[in-house]
Amino acid sequence: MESRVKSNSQLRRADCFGKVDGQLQRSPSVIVIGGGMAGVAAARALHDASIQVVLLESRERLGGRIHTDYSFGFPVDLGASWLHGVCKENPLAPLIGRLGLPLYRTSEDNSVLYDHDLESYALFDMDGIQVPQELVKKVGKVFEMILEETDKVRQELSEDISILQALSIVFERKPEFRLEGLAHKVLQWYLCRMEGWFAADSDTISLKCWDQEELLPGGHGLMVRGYLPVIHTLAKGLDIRLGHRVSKIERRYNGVKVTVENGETFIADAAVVAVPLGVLKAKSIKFEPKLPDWKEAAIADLGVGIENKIILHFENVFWPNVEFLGVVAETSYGCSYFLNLHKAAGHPVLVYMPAGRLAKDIEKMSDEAAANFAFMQLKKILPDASSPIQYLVSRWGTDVNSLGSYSYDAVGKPHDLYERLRVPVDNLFFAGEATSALYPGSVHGAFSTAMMAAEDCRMRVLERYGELDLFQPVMGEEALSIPLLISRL
Ligand SMILES: Cc1cc2nc3c(=O)[nH]c(=O)nc-3n(C[C@H](O)[C@H](O)[C@H](O)COP(=O)(O)OP(=O)(O)OC[C@H]3O[C@@H](n4cnc5c(N)ncnc54)[C@H](O)[C@@H]3O)c2cc1C
Repeated sequence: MESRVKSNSQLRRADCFGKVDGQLQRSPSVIVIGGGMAGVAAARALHDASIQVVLLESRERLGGRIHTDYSFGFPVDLGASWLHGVCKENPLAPLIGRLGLPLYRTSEDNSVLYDHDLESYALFDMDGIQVPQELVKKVGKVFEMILEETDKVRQELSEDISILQALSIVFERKPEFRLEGLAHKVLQWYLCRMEGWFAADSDTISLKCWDQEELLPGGHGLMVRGYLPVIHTLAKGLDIRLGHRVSKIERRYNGVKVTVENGETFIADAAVVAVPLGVLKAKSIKFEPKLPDWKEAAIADLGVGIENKIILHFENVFWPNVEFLGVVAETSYGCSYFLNLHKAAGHPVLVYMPAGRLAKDIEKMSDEAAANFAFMQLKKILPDASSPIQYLVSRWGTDVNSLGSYSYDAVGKPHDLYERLRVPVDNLFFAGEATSALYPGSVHGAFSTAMMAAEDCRMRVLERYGELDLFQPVMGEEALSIPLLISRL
């Protein structure tokens, strides 16, 4: 990475910029807090608009919930790995296109919940017998009809209820949708996939709001070479301070003062807060004066779920040549699925992806026990499976730098919480996946909020300097026509 990264030891206390102890310097300045997609993209945009920017990141690495690991000798993503919406409307498409990063499309449009491309996955019962594709297809259609019925329930009710409660109402009204035996288990697997999408269990997801996000067309493309190159490109040449955990943000009419855990302080005209919702919920950053009640309520009320990845690296490929291997069970908690990286990227790797309570429970285990748990799931469906030679385990729920995987609409809470999280407070601007009303829980959502925060912030600080006319808009248009590289159409 070529970004200008400084270590703690290179810095003096109060290595400030913008204004030091009330003394004005000439150029407008912004502190960006958090070095995930939102923070890095906001810092890039502000830097390109000739604003002095310093980015403070608590970890010793950039990327946040983008975490590409290279220890197997090839890239694997422990956090985000799909571009959701492989289309030119995706705000990340120009950058990914320009970098020539290949994508492998695992599924087509509208494939989040039920109509997966059946050619590309295989479901198995616990006894290792493959579920006939006809049955998977049939149950998929039933699941689709059930979801349509839950929509009717939603329209009848004034109060919000959970997806799980809505399902029980549908089953009472339409007993023909209650499935038995293997078909019931397949239905639970569809529910498990839905819960994975939200990183939460169906008894906590809002019936009113669950489908309010905008799904871009073009299906879902795996970043074959990992997501990190995108972060590194955006970070090039920025003033980034790794290992700088922010503990306090003070705002005054004429600027902000940000304090890092070791006592070091930074002062600027404004700040972009791009830390995860889980970190804001934990109140590990003190705001002075405190954030307004409406902002605190939004932080408290928006849901944050957990999804993890247990990445198993094998000597050889011994599994079927499909994109997903699924395990069906009596409950969605007991179901699971593996992404086959061999099909997408040519590596002998399976990625186990637990979500919700299951992910939380697995986080209580050691890495070894978690990897073993995932392998045991695999053994149930492929009894001759050989042991992995290496593994990686993510812990997004308990990692103090994330405290959750991504946001979702919790029961009884309005969808406008994302927007309330985004709205600036004086000279504090907010960015990150949880501030995206359109694309919550996604990398492109985090990126698009960064563009908004950077532009709002730029306007604000330049207003103070009376220099608005001198600067160009933050976003350039020229790269928009570059096509995405897709290896499976
Ligand atoms: C397992 C998993 C799978 C996912 N899969 C996909 C996918 O396939 N496609 C997709 O689009 N999205 C996916 N997501 C969601 C996506 O990763 C996130 O929405 C996105 O990366 C969030 O970016 P962000 O900048 O908002 O937050 P983050 O990436 O979390 O960045 C916030 C940064 O703030 C830093 N920070 C925290 N506290 C402090 C502090 N006190 N001081 C300074 N810095 C601090 C953190 O270290 C972090 O670097 C997935 C997420 C997970 C966990």
